[in-house]
Amino acid sequence: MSTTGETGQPRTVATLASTFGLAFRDTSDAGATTLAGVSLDNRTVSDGDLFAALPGAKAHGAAFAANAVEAGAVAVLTDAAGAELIATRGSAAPRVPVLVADDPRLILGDVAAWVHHNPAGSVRTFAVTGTNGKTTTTYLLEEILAALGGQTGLIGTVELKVGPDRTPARLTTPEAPQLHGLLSEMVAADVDAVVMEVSSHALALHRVDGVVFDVVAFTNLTEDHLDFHGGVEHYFEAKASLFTPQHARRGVVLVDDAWGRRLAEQASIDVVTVGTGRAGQDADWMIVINHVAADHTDFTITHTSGRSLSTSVGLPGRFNVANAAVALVMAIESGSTPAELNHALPHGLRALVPGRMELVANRPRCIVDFAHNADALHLALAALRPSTKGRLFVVFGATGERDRGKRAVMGRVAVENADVVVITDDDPHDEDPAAIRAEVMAGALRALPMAQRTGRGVDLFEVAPRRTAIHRAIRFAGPADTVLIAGRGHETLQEIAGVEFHLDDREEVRTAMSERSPQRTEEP
Ligand SMILES: CC(=O)N[C@H]1[C@@H](OP(=O)(O)OP(=O)(O)OC[C@H]2O[C@@H](n3ccc(=O)[nH]c3=O)[C@H](O)[C@@H]2O)O[C@H](CO)[C@@H](O)[C@@H]1O[C@H](C)C(=O)N[C@@H](C)C(=O)N[C@H](CCC(=O)O)C(=O)O
Ligand SMILES: Nc1ncnc2c1ncn2[C@@H]1O[C@H](COP(=O)(O)OP(=O)(O)OP(=O)(O)O)[C@@H](O)[C@H]1O
Repeated sequence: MSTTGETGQPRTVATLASTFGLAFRDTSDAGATTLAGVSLDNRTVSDGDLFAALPGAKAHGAAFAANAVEAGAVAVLTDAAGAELIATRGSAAPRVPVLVADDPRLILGDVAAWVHHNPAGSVRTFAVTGTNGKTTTTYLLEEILAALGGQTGLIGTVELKVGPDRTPARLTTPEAPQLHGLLSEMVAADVDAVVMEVSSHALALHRVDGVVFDVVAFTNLTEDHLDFHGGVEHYFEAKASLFTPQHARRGVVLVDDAWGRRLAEQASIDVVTVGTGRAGQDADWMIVINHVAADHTDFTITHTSGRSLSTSVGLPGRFNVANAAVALVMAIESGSTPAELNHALPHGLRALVPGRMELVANRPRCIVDFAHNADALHLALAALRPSTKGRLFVVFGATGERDRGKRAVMGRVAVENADVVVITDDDPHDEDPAAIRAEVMAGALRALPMAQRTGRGVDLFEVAPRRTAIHRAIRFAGPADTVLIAGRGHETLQEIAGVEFHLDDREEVRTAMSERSPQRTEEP
């Protein structure tokens, strides 16, 4: 059903019910009330909102309907079980209309878009999905769109940006009510183009329903979040659902992995492919790296038609050239020419992506990155090796209560790719931090003899807490060394035994650098 485009109708409770064919039990004669917005949680309800009371893993939203009405909700959208729950409250039941749908989540995106007068139709919309690279690619695309002129918006893991205003994000992709509310704010703030990250959770949970993106992109897929999706095929299908007319007009697919190639074949929208030619795979746009410098990489993308664009990216690593190429091709797919892009970006792409290969200090070069699994740790270290004149340090830990299998592998990868390995804590959550470190250390120790046999001396340390590990590594490093602090990126809260502590790796690097004596080096 496409109900989002009817902009002329009043957004009252009664028209909502008739537009979406919802059973409508009006207990208060309030059908004529105009809806101001939609909220999924009583704690975020504003005056005039529709409260969407959905069943959850822990509770049914209908249990909070009375609180939502107290906070200003003028109607409730729920399922049969929710309506039942509300009715059993008798005289304590909220006295507002209760609209009942078979599965409210399936219509929530369209409902939120309708209430907000379909804001996605008034801005250019771009979305990026993939296991890794979403945040980075969205920042690079935002930089491109801003350079081309106009106000931009950004929605993703790190923050929500409406023009110049920024707020920290809670989810990678907000729930549909918040998403359409944000898009509506963006339209009011004269934002021309919005770039967002779309997680596989969001696609499976219909969070981006009601938006048909102008251009969507896929970066890559590695095994992750399989607990939620119940298998890699389901995980892939969730991501692939973005490349259908329900969600997008045009797609850009990085075909460096087999999942990308499969997606390009099965997508039911127009798709252009981007690739480095790895494993002999052709793509519509081929990426060639021309030169790797200490602070940027020069590269060219060439289309099969002969059109090409030569530019550079300031983030280290081949994977960031791929992210930059995807962002550039997304801009081209939305109508810009390579010549316009070259003109708008005379110094290439220089976006700072918070906590993603973020250069925080020099001499020693200190980089904070979000790599929190073995693959990403390997890629990040490999990216830094060519531009490291001295030794390559890595400070990292493994997250508690998540995928224990990856801990020893991360330890091995660190020893195989770094010269000084400092194992510390990440977010232990409710697990014993020392036990997590021991599992990482076991993998590191197993890899040590092989590293030594190949003539590489690797120094291996266990230091906790994390703050101390960062400070010691920086004190021990020489001016020509690189220190990679991996795993937490932009995050500022560390959870230990159920208690959250403020910890920002970038702040610690700056403090450690300010306390560092240039001559002194000591062991971590
Ligand atoms: C697995 C999952 O996605 N869970 C989402 C789900 O939670 P739930 O089913 O447990 O909800 P619940 O606590 O049982 O509550 C039921 C309903 O009552 C409402 N409620 C609940 C309590 C209350 O006091 N008042 C109230 O109104 C809730 O808003 C909810 O609508 O519904 C909630 C409300 O919409 C979401 O906030 C919540 O996301 C949680 C916070 C979450 O962490 N999700 C993660 C896994 C996620 O979505 N991550 C992806 C990125 C993954 C990645 O790539 O790393 C993302 O896009 O962020
Ligand atoms: N194209 C890529 N391929 C592989 N790894 C990448 C790529 N881009 C970034 N990475 C690595 O993955 C980490 C996370 O990158 P980024 O935040 O951009 O991805 P994401 O998809 O948004 O991940 P998340 O949802 O966990 O934030 C980076 O810190 C980097 O180490």
